[in-house]
Amino acid sequence: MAAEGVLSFSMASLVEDVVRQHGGRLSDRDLASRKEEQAASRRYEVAGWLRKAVGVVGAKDLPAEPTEEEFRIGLRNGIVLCNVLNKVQPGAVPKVVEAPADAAVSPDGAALSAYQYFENVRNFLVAVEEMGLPTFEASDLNQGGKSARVVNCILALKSYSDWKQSGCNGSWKYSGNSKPNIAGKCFVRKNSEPFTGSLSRTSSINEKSFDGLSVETNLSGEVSSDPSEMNSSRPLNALVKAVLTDKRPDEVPGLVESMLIKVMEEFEHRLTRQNEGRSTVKDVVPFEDSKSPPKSKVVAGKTTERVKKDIFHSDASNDEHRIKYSNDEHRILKQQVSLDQQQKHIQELRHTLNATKVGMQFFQKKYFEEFTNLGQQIYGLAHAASGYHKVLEENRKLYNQVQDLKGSIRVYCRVRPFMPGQTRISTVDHIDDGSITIVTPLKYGKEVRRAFNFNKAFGPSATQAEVFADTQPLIRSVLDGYNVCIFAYGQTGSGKTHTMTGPRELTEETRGVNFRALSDLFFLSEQRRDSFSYEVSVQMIEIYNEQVRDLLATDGGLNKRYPLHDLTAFHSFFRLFF
Ligand SMILES: Nc1ncnc2c1ncn2[C@@H]1O[C@H](COP(=O)(O)OP(=O)(O)OP(=O)(O)O)[C@@H](O)[C@H]1O
Repeated sequence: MAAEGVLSFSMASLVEDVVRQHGGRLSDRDLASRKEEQAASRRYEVAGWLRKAVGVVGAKDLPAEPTEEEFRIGLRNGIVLCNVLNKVQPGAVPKVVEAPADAAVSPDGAALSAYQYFENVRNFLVAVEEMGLPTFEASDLNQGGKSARVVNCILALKSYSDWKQSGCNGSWKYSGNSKPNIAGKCFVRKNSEPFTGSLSRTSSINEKSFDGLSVETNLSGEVSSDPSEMNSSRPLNALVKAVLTDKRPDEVPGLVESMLIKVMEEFEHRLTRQNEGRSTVKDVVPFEDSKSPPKSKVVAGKTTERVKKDIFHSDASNDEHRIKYSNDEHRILKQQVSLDQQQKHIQELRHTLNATKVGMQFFQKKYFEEFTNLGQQIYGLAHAASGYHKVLEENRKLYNQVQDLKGSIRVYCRVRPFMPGQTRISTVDHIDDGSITIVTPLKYGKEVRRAFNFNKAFGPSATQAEVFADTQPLIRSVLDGYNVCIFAYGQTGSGKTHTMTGPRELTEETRGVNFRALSDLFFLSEQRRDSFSYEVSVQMIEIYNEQVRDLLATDGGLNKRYPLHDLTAFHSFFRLFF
């Protein structure tokens, strides 16, 4: 859009107008041919010197007597110029861009070559300017450019070289037909300058150096030197006319092309600056809009490519400019990569967080359900436990009622076997389950049989376990809170001790009632330990010949005697256990 505004005037009509105005001057052809001869002579001198300086191979594209076109083509890549300058002033151009094989013969015009080799030419011109030599415009090496200024510059360089080779005698002063040097003018264009300013300054250089193209000079009153007027298309129009006013028709196309090249250069320059501004804004956007990193990346990528392209092609760029953009680009890419990684990590963390939340909700729900179930089960268990205690109590009552029904006092009879050496004459006639029949000795020649009933009668072959089986239910009654007394009664040697305790050599099978009863007592109390707590104590005494002795006394009171009136309930041959 900017280009359309700047180039809104009709270049064709302008050229025609200028040609028409200056038609009258075309008659002075002799003067023109003389000028051309002089220019050719100077050009040949320059070509010869350059060929000698860089060698025939180095200057292969520069004939010894070149035409103006050949001269321009031979030098437009700046390689010969830089190499010659480096020979005269070593290190003046640190880096010379070498030409690709096909670049020097590019047939499509100078504009493309100017871009390709602009760096060489620019560096050459900067160095020459720093040396105080007359310079020329880069566009002078393009088609339609002013080769005369190039010739002038190189002749000045030649003069300088000669002065150095002569040992630097005296102060060097170039006295060719050059115009005064443009000292004080900085060739490198400042990027901040507006287009019209740039064009104005360029014209000023032309005016002071060569052909009077200045807009600062009052040319027939059509061109204003007022900078403010240069901003409109009308003064621009006038400027173009002024530039072309005193030019020969055959020079006009070249000049117009040269001007167009400048316009294009400025246009490129402005585009570069605009893109630079855009890239700065777009590069900032991704950091602010964290929700759309992929889109920002593409935008940044495009911008980067464009900046690259602009930097490469911009005629106003220099090394500093390029390094700055390169660094910026590198920094932006690094930040973009870092941002992408952070975005990715944030997405992963969000995903993990959501998954964890869902998991937590699931576990909370599960926990609540299980907690409710557990509560219900505990309630059921508590209810069952309460029922169990009721049932247990009921069972206890029923159990002991059964024991009562069996008889609160039970009497058992046990007949011991014969001892070794005893006469085997028994008075026991018959033993039934609950009775025993005794045959008394003959009295008056007549046998007497008498039967006795018991809860149970045990014969000589009855084992200890069989005898204890009928007593065992009473042990449980003890733990249910009932008082129980088991004792053995009989004459000496009838087997009381054997029944209640067991023989001298005790085994599992021969243990008597009291061992078995105590064993059951501890077993049942252990079974009920969760519901009841029991205390068990044992006392063992002997009553013999009206004497009561504590059989478990350990303090020497083995023969401790108890008052007899406390033991009236016991007979001397009873063994008391509970
Ligand atoms: N059922 C039995 N089987 C085998 N041997 C027995 C049996 N009963 C008793 N005896 C034996 O008979 C003997 C006398 O028994 P025991 O000492 O138990 O009688 P006791 O009634 O305790 O006598 P005391 O009143 O004099 O103490 C012992 O040698 C004992 O081993």
